[in-house]
Amino acid sequence: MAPQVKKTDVISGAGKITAVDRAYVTFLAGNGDYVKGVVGLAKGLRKVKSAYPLVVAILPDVPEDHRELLRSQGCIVKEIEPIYPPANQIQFAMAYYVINYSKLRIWNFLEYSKMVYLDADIQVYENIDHLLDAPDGYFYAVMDCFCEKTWSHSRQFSVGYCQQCPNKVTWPAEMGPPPPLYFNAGMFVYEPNKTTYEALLETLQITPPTPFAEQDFLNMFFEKTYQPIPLVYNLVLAMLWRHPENVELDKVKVVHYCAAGSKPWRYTGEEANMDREDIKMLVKKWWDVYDDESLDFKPDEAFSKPSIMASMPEPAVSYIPAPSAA
Ligand SMILES: O=c1ccn([C@@H]2O[C@H](COP(=O)(O)OP(=O)(O)O)[C@@H](O)[C@H]2O)c(=O)[nH]1
Ligand SMILES: OC[C@H]1O[C@H](O[C@@H]2[C@@H](O)[C@H](O)[C@@H](O)[C@H](O)[C@@H]2O)[C@H](O)[C@@H](O)[C@H]1O
Ligand SMILES: [Mn+2]
Repeated sequence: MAPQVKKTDVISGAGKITAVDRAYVTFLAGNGDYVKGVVGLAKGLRKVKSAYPLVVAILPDVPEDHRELLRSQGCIVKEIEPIYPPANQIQFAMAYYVINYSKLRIWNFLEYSKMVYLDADIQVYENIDHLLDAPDGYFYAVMDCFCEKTWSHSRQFSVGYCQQCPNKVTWPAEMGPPPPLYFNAGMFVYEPNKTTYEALLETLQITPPTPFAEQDFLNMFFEKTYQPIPLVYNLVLAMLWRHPENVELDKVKVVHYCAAGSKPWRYTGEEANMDREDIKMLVKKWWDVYDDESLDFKPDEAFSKPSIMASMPEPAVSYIPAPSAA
């Protein structure tokens, strides 16, 4: 019997042991144009020389040609089964949000110890691999903003309160304690785990759906372990006009094209705020990566050492000799 090979460890650029069981992960549903977002993300992560692969959790309705396109860009394509919330009459903030509950399947990617989830409408412009070195046991994500009309259903919106400027309109005492810190679920650092996965699915089935679908659900589920991380890791575009005082655009590492009309592959510039110079610059920045053929995946490079490994000693591979067949 061949000797069993232990999972190889690599020495990260920081000289630390970096398990290879880490990756970025995104989610793709349907046969529409979000696939362009995933291709852009794959190329963006290559441009910033990330040491980790991009896994794409796809629903069964993603067509084979899109799957092939993603494989040709070096993505690891994993089909997942949809997850539906309990029967409901809820009015989701966007009707299609109902498909986003399927994101929860990524907690069952047990071949990975730690992952960074990124929406397909996100682009990474600076290396964020260090987020995978964050201490285990927490859910890391960036705080959201409650000021867009997508929040018009909420108590926050009704009183003009936003966690991004808690002193501007203080939370009315008669409404009890202010809501707990709330994250945008377009980007987060998490640990796949069977027990957590099963608890998520069990809890979901007894939790009435709410307008922001899985984002609300994840905020409720991880309330006690949520650790806010700086906005540079997930610039929700509305922050540019809602809380410009909180944004230093030249320091932003990750841009989330979630504002209405800001998806680069659908951009017309006609929706509210879409004619802003900073929006036009960010949309062009996205297209510059997407159109850059030098960033296309080259299979022969797949077996060369990624940049941070090039200058490192051979990975320590220890063999566990199999018991003698004799
Ligand atoms: O038709 C769709 C809608 C959504 N998504 C995925 O679900 C994520 C969340 O949806 P979206 O980003 O549109 O929500 P937003 O952040 O804009 O509220 C997307 O980024 C995609 O990864 C998808 O693949 N196909
Ligand atoms: O299914 C619910 C979605 O809710 C979130 O999007 C919203 C939220 O951020 C609002 O605060 C904004 O006002 C809005 O523009 C934005 O689209 C996540 O980005 C997305 O991944 C997904 O979880
Ligand atoms: Mn998004």
